[in-house]
Amino acid sequence: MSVFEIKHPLVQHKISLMRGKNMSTRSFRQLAAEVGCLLTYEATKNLELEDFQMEGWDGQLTGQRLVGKKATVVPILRAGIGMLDGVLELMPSAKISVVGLYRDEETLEPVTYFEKLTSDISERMALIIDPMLATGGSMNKTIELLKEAGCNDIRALVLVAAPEGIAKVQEAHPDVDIYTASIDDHLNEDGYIIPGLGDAGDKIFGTK
Ligand SMILES: O=P(O)(O)OC[C@H]1O[C@H](OP(=O)(O)OP(=O)(O)O)[C@H](O)[C@@H]1O
Ligand SMILES: O=c1cc[nH]c(=O)[nH]1
Ligand SMILES: [Mg+2]
Repeated sequence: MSVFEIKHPLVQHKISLMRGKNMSTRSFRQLAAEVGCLLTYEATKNLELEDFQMEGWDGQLTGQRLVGKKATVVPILRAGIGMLDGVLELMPSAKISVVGLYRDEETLEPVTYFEKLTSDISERMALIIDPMLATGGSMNKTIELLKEAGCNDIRALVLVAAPEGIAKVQEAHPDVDIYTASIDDHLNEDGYIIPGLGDAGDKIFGTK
């Protein structure tokens, strides 16, 4: 498995803005979608293409089109919804498979409360989206649910990742690649990523 920390200047500029203390809900939400879009661009870089003959404005030409597996986007509720519009900008036809999880504030263990996956998920590449990879519990649980449903091409897109969470996913699921705008420093005693973004769900939904 590989971890890709996207160093593109636009990504670094936008993720730094998101770290600001006084971000409005509107700006945070917009940036989450924009960085989600840029991570999608990176995570789909190796999709397979085939040549095909087509009629152009000046006659026949050889075009290229995507072949192979189609995609399903998997937002982890709630915060993953904040990246969804940005991902769909690039993949407007993708099916959406929703996983609802929250992290128990005491134990930091994931609690599943919703799961609705596309029926043909075993034939699709899954792009899991969640702004935060902290302890890795929520991501690992989601990957388990997808694998149990037969999915075997899984990529994780997170705005910010903690080294602890990356290690946990790598250990349990070495086949899953992670794309992130930033590998941050560490987790604090409450399981928050430092420097991180704060509580991404609350910032996207304006609930705090
Ligand atoms: O790596 P972990 O330690 O599992 O933590 C990361 C999870 O925590 C946050 O969700 P949260 O539980 O706050 O729920 P929310 O999206 O509904 O706000 C975040 O969006 C991830 O899903
Ligand atoms: O730093 C963190 C960790 C978990 N969930 C968040 O929203 N932020
Ligand atoms: Mg969550």
